[in-house]
This record gives sequence, structure tokens and C-alpha cells, in this order.
Amino acid sequence: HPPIQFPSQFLWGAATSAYQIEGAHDVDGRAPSIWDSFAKTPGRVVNGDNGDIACDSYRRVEEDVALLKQMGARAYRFSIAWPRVMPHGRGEVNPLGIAYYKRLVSLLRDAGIAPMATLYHWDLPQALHDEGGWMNRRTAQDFAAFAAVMFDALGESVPFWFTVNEPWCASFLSHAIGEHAPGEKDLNRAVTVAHHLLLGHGLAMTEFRKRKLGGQIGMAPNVDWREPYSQDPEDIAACERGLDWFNRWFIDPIYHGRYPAAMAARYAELGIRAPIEDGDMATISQHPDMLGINYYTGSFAKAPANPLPLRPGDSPQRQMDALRNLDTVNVPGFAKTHIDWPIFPEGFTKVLTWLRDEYGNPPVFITENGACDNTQVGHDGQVHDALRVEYMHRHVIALHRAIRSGCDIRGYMAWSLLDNFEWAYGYGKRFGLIHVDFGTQQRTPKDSFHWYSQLIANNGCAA
Ligand SMILES: CCOCCOc1ccc(-c2cn(C[C@@H]3NC[C@@H](O)[C@H]3O)nn2)cc1
Repeated sequence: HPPIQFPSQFLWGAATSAYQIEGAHDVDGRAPSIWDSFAKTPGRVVNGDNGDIACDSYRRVEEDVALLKQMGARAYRFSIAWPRVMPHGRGEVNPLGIAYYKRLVSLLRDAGIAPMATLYHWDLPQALHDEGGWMNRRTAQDFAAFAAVMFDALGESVPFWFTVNEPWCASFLSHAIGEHAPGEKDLNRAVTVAHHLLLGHGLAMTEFRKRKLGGQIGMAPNVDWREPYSQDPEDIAACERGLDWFNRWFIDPIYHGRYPAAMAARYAELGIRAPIEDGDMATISQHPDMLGINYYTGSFAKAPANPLPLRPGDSPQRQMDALRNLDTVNVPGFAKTHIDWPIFPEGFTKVLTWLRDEYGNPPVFITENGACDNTQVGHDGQVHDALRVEYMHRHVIALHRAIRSGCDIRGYMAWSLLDNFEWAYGYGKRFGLIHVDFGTQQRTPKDSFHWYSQLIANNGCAA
């Protein structure tokens, strides 16, 4: 038995998302999403890349499931493209869209791989965005209706469901920072979008509970770790503001039924409030079965020498900087991945024990963890992605430390099974365990694929 030994039923797998891998953007009735529109807006995505073809996984589902089986995956986290299933976002259901996901789930179950479905991984039907999108409270109800369609179609065969992936990216990165679809820069709108995403999560939970399905359901927020640069109370307070702004804003409503009070008060100084209506927080905070955690990196926070004032008339960027009111310190000594994120495995252990203490040790699945390593296929036909192997090895050890510290962690989905469309970075940032040649669609398992396969077989690894 290897020194790092995981619990016997630990669920090892890999993750992808529909817009990032499927391609077939206009095949079999799929209608455009906001990411189809955004990616085709000049200047939004590096090289003008888009998801029209991506990894062509819509047509290669057998091949991809075979690769998962070869790897020894016990679970596979994928997302369901809302615009494939309901092209107009509400009403008419596209039978070919339903058939595709039924086939994927059937292939997975035949291969002994547990399907783990994400309902919203950012591909809002453009038709709904044309009616206000997530700014429109009705979209939360439309999302619950879409979820209900999927629960009726796949509820008996999919054991794990996540409602919304990384709501921080789907609200603040996309409506205040403007880097993701729909590319807006308005903080007030971002707070409203965030609330409607949480409401959509809650309304989908209601649909799931109504059906008394045997599976489990939760949300998959981003979490980064933030460490105080020193034990100076000002640095600790700055760190708490950073954790409020990125982590607690979405997890407190679900587990505590309210937004983090200190950060809500700071938004109120800007005249910004979430559009909470009676009953919303009760809907949002229905008990989830599990918490999905996407972890990549961490950083160090210190109090700025000159605090930024909260001024209603300032730009969204200055307002966000003022809300966090912290300086991120570039502490030397941290190697970086090929997307320049610090490699911080200790932060993984710390954020998981932080979640244990903040939210009553909820059952957690790591729904994403991985490294950007752009290593290409070598002359020997292999991909020697040593950086990714080291990143994964160190994060698996950090994960094991969190489990030994009493965290109730049930599984780990490596991001990602395949190199794919990394949003605004396009195809130049590779996160896959499998290399994809986007010209030929040739898949090449990397050294990390073989390392991970061995880890799964041993249910553990060397220290
Ligand atoms: C504070 C200001 O910051 C500006 C940039 O801020 C971020 C934060 C987070 C991300 C980010 C990207 N990913 C990987 C994806 N997760 C979902 C899956 O689709 C992967 O492709 N996770 N987090 C990007 C940018």
C-alpha cells in the first residue's frame, strides 16, 4: 500500500464542460449561447478562438468515454448545454439534445463510471440573454424549468448533480470585470446577476427535492485561498475581506441563508444591494447534499498603506478594489503554472479546513483542480508534462492532509480530461490530462494521464 492512501470509496475522476469540449455548435438543433456570441465578438478571446469545433466531443463521445475507462476513472463530471436541450431557453425541448446526454450517461454507466452532471457551466441560451439574461429574475425560474427537464430525463441515472459552476465567474468576472460572457462592466448588475444565479440554484434544488430522486445535489463555487501576509490585525482583516468577496459571497447564502454581513455593508456604502425578495434566502439555503470545490491557487493579502475609499461614482474596477481593500503580495518562492497562477498546495489544505470550520464540515467533492501546462507532443509521441504531474502530486498530498484533518472529502475531479477551450484564453492554455491536436482532433494521453491512472489503481501515491 502506498504511503498516501485514500478512503476506499474515494471517487477519482475528471471534469470538462459543454462549451469547452463539445463543438457541434449548430448541429442537431443546438442554438447559440452567450459564449457563442461573446467568442465571436472581436477582441474578446485570444486569437479569436471559439467553441464551434473545440474537441469535437459531441461526435466523439464513445472515444472520450473509452479514454476515461482506460484511465480507470470512477466518475466523470461534464456539463449539459442548456441551448442544446432548450434552444430558446424555455418551452420547447429538443429531443436530439436530450438523446445526446442520455447516450453519454448510458456509455458512462456501461463503463462503470459515475456520471456527475453540471447544469449551468456558463452557456446561457442567447435567446434568454436577449430578454435580460441573468439580470432578469425570470431567468432563475427558466433555469429551474431546464433543471426539471433534465431531472425527468436523467434523474434516475445520474447520481451527482451540480446546479451552477463557479457563480463568481458567471457574475463578477463576466458582468463587472468583463473578461467572460456577456462582457459587461457594471458592479451593480453583477450583484444582481449573482443573486439570480443563487436563486436559480435554490429553485433547481426545489425541483430536485420534489422528485425525491436518489442522487445528490449541490453547487460548485470557485474557492481560492487567501493568506494574511503577516499577523498584523490589519492584514488579517484585509484577508477576511478577500475571502468574503470571492468565497463567502456565494457559500454563506447557501449554508447560512444570508450574504456575509460586513461585505454586504460595504456594498451598501456604494448603494449596491442584492435584489432579495421575500423567501429568496430560504429557497437558496435549502440543505444541499454536497459542496463542489474548484481550487487552483492561493495568494497573500495585506492591508494597503492608503485604504481605497468606497465612492459610488467610481469605476467598477476601483469599486471592487475598494471593497476588497487589500494588496495581493507577490510572495517570492512560488513556482507558477503556464497561466501564471502560483502553485500553492498548502493553500488547498488550508481552504479545505477553512470550509470545514466555516460551514460545519459539509460533504465536499473537489469538482476542479489542475494545472495549465502547455507542453506539446514530443518526438517520441509522448507528452512529458512534468509540471502537471508535480502539481497534481503535491495537491493530492495536500488533499490527503485535509482528509486526515477531518474534512469530509468524497472525491476529486481533475480539471481537465482534455485540453479544451479555456474561455478568454482560447486554446493556448492547456489543462488536459490528454493532449488534443485541434487540427486533427488526435487525442494523446500525457504522462499525467498515466500517473493519475496509477494513482487511481492504487487509490493513493508516494509521499
Ligand atoms: C480578481 C480579479 O481576477 C481576474 C481574473 O479572475 C479569474 C478568476 C478565476 C478564473 C478561473 C478560471 N478557471 C478555470 C475554469 N474553471 C471552470 C472551468 O471551465 C475552467 O476552464 N477557474 N477559475 C479566471 C480568472
